[in-house]
Amino acid sequence: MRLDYLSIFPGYFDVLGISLLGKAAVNGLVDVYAHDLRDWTHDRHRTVDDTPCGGGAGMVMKPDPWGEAFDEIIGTEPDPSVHVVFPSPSGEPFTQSVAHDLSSVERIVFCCGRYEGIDHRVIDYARSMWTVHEVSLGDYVLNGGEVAALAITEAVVRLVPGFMGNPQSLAEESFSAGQDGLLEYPLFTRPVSWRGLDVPEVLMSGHHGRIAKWRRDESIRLTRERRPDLTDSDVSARH
Ligand SMILES: N#Cc1c(-c2ccc3ccn(Cc4ccccn4)c3c2)n[nH]c1N
Repeated sequence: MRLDYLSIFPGYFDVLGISLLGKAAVNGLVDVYAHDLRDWTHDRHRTVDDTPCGGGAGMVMKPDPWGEAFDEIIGTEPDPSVHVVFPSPSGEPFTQSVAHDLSSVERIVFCCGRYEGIDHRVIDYARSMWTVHEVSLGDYVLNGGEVAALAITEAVVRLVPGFMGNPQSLAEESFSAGQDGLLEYPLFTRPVSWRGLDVPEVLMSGHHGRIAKWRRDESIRLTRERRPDLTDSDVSARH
């Protein structure tokens, strides 16, 4: 998998050389390339923004640098196998399902906007050429797309076959398909007693059926308490 990042702050992506992602890069599972959008400007100030047409606050990212960067980094021929991700507060929700879909893709280009956003024609052009995902991390406002791109990267790459040492751990996580859309149950490890707090006895019983039931019940309880939006009537009935 090749990952490209276009940003006026390419240094954000130096962190991708650390930890598991660094190991994946070493193992050849992912190749990471960060690009400074300003390298495709031609004025003395390396300008990437301008005032919004129609007025309004803030600045908008000019289309020209993006187009020239696309030409050099991706190419000038349409190729739907290239997935271009635009993090945006007005994007579709980024979910585990989207992460799973992207984990089987060979090439992802992250376009990290700043200011009030990117000239919409850049997204329209990208849609005419590649497979585009305009996605939002959640209902809060960041200052740009870089942090979102890092979060999306981690969610996607950890699902790439061969990346996680123990793929079974993926199957038991919150939001993974195997959990019926339920939140993960509480986790415990040794010591059994810690500052007057004990591991639930059932988890030390060695009775796998009771342990499985306790975990399921806890997942249902937590999901109903914290994320009623994840429990539809059918799921509730089953639980
Ligand atoms: N994903 C995601 C995001 C973003 C996000 C993503 C890209 C950009 C490019 C510029 N800004 C600043 C900005 C502020 C105000 C209105 C528009 N834009 C971004 C914010 N905010 N919250 C999320 N869940």
